[in-house]
Amino acid sequence: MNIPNLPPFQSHGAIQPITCVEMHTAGEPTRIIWTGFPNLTGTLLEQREQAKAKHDDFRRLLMLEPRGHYDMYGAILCPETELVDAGQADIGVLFMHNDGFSTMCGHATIALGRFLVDADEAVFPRRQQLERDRRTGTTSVKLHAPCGVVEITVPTLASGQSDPARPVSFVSVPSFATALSLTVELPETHRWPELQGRTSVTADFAYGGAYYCLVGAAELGFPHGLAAFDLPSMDRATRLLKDAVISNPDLEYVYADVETGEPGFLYSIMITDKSMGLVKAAENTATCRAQQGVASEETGLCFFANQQIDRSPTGGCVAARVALAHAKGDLGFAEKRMYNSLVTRGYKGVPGFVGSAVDQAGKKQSIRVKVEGYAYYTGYHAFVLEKEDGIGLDGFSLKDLKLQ
Ligand SMILES: O=C(O)[C@H]1NCC[C@@H]1O
Repeated sequence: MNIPNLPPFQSHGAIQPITCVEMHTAGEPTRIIWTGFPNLTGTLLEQREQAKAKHDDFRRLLMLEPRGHYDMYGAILCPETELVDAGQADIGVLFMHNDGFSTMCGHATIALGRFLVDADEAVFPRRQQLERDRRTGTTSVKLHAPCGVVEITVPTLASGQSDPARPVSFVSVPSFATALSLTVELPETHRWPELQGRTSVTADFAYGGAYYCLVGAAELGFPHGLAAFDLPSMDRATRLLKDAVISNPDLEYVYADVETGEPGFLYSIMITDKSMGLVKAAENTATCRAQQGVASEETGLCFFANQQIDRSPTGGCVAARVALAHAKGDLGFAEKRMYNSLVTRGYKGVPGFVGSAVDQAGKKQSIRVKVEGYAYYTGYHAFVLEKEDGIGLDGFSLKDLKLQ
């Protein structure tokens, strides 16, 4: 892929132009940093620590306003990591959002699959070594994410470029449920009006590269489900529920760090709704074509990081939801389920993600999950910072501004 000539302006301030390729996956943006992010060194997790400790201003500049927005998402390429050196991965990546750096991101993985197949060696040094299967017309990319290696399969044209007409798929890191139908007690300070006096909710917890709490819309107090979504009220309910979970030491086990067993990080609350059903085949939309071979459907609304809303069906959470359904005996191996977001239900030309259990993954009754979805390019950016700009090397969220 050739990035077009940069526009004729210069960065007179603290940064060189930062060039980015912009994509969306089911409506969720991925801002892929092409050049201009400070150099990171060491293992992938060391690079993530450096990014957090020394360059968080770059994350804020690229994710928040005025160059981004509250719900922006980004990916930083890390060409050298310990697993790339060991031949176990082709390239590394760090994911970033409105609140920091995450461990896994399915929608960005789908976008990166296409981007990495299309990129040149200057940005992806091992690009020429990717394995191409001429029979299936696909190219494989092993992506080293903070949660582990994710195997991506990218449909490829005879020219070698990615094929936007067929879905990208990835196989998750081992995914598993940590609690089924758990009663979460809500202290008085953590209740919301739609509960109508209830003092607890029942939720499931599962891991798909990051930890998710899964709770039905009706269980949260929204009996008409996601068809009647109410973002401010659902934001309040999920914020309070997340806080009730993470402030209860008895619940630390449901999101314990996968490596150390120490208290980990609960990334998101996913509101689920199983009542909406598949799109009718007679519509012949992209969504119903993607549904072929799919037996069931769920819709979800994901609040993650600092109450950021995912426009996509949340690929990492699809892995967690398939592992959960498998643990409940509700989804067998190779059975396909369609996972929709509000956007994929709203735009029937934008299919949801299809999830299926691939095989057993060893420890903790975990399984590997295949997630399929479509991503598209939306454009390029070259960001600059003028030295006169009072916001400087930073970014802001209007709703988090504090006035003195
Ligand atoms: O698809 C995913 O897994 C991601 N989308 C935004 C939040 C999650 O990281």
